[in-house]
Amino acid sequence: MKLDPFYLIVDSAAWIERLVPLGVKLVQLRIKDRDEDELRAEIRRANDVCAVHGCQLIVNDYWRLAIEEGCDFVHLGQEDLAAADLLAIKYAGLKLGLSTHDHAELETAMAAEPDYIALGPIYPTTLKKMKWAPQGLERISEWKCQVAPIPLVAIGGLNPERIDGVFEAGADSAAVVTDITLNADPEARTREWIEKTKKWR
Ligand SMILES: Cc1ncc(COP(=O)(O)OP(=O)(O)O)c(N)n1
Ligand SMILES: Cc1nc(C(=O)O)sc1CCOP(=O)(O)O
Ligand SMILES: [Mg+2]
Repeated sequence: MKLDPFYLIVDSAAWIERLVPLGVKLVQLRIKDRDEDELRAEIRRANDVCAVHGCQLIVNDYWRLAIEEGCDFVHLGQEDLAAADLLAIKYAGLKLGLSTHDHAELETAMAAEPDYIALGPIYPTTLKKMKWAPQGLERISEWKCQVAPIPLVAIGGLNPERIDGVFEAGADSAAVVTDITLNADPEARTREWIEKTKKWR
C-alpha cells in the first residue's frame, strides 16, 4: 500500500471541507471530547467530502463509528488498540494505522499486522503533552528498517522546512496538525505542503 506523503490531521469536518478541495489526498479526522451523535455526524460529513474529492479519510480512535459510517481506514494508538476488537476491524475490511513511540510499542504494533506504522514525536510538539522525548531523524531510519515494506508515517513538530529530512531518513508520509491549523493562512500553508511533498509523491 502507498500513502500520500502529505498526511493532514484536523479536528473537524469543517476543516476537511475547507482544505481537502485544495488537493489533500490523505486526511485524518481526530476529534476529542464530543458525544456520539456529534462524532457520527462529523465522520459522515468528512466521509462525504473525501469521497467527492478522492481523498483517503482516516478516522482516529472511533473504529466502531468508522465501521458503521462506511469508512475504510482507522488510526489507533496503543491504548486504543488494547481496547479494540481487532478481529472486528479486520473483518469489516478496515485498514489500520498504529502509533508507536518505543521498541515495545513497535513490537505490539507489528503483531497487529497494520497497514502503516506511525512514529512520533519526531520533533517537539505543542499539540499534546507527550511522555516521549523527540525521536529525531535517526530513529526514523531505524524504524524504516524494521517496518518495511509497511509504510512509515512520521509525526510531531513537522513543517515544510523539516519534511525533506524526514523523507530522506526513510519516512513514507509526514503527518501534520498545528503547522497548518494554527497558521495565519491555512490554505496557503496547505498548498505549500502539497508543493513541498510533490517530489516524494
Ligand atoms: C498519524 C498519527 N500518528 C499518531 C497519532 C497519535 O495517536 P494516539 O497515540 O492514539 O493519540 P491521539 O491522536 O488519539 O491523541 C495519530 N493520531 N495519528
Ligand atoms: C497527535 C500526535 N501524536 C503524536 C505521536 O507522537 O504519537 S505527535 C502528535 C501531534 C502532532 O501535531 P503537530 O503536527 O502539531 O506537532
Ligand atoms: Mg488515539
